Amino acid sequence: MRFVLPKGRLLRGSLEVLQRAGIELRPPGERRLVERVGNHEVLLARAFDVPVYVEYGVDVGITGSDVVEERGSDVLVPLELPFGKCRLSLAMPNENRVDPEDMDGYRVATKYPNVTGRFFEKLDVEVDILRLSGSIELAPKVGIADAIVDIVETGTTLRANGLVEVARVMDVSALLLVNRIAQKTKFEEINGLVLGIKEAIENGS
Ligand SMILES: Nc1ncnc2c1ncn2[C@@H]1O[C@H](COP(=O)(O)OP(=O)(O)OP(=O)(O)O)[C@@H](O)[C@H]1O
Ligand SMILES: O=P(O)(O)OC[C@H]1O[C@H](OP(=O)(O)OP(=O)(O)O)[C@H](O)[C@@H]1O
Repeated sequence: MRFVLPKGRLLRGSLEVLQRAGIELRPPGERRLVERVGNHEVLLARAFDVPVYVEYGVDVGITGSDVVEERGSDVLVPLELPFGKCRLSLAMPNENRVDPEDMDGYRVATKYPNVTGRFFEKLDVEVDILRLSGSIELAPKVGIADAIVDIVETGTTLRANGLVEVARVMDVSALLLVNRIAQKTKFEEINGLVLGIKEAIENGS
């Protein structure tokens, strides 16, 4: 099987969960992005690109549910994995805090324009979405946005930048992704993998 794993903070949890299910993978070293391990091949990609690789042919991938929601990829998601837990939240400076329903005309900075757009559409609130790639908390601090939608784990980054959480947009967890065609052509291998991971999670092994 070919696996595409996220190369950042989700890599260690991804390797661990696969190992607990009996699949011993070794990430490529020395700047290489592909490694063959026995019958398997491991590819390393950015978390945001993992769903694209799986949709276009890599058998199995792991990334965050935030990424899958944002990219809207056509992949199967047979399992939620027990790591990468955090949330996507709407936050703003404490002194200008308002309810999301009262944010008409506000500018919201985010790395998640699609998820953010859907969140405000449901509330029937029109906001201007400013797409950034990282350090999102900077935008309200320097006055180029009124609020942000970003990942919150411990809340340290929000607090350090004078922001408060106003609403939870979604809970986030790592997910196992499977290519639709591989699910049919490699049915036994994929099912074995999904069952193996499920058992490992349930047994806490
Ligand atoms: N505290 C956290 N901050 C950010 N992402 C987290 C956190 N905890 C879990 N995650 C998950 O990890 C994913 C991001 O991983 P990582 O930080 O490696 O990617 P990234 O910031 O998109 O990387 P880069 O832009 O450097 O490639 C998120 O999409 C989310 O699913
Ligand atoms: O609630 P906390 O525990 O503080 O974690 C959340 C922060 O961590 C992530 O940033 P990261 O370090 O990945 O940098 P980035 O903002 O440039 O993506 C995320 O984007 C938040 O900024």
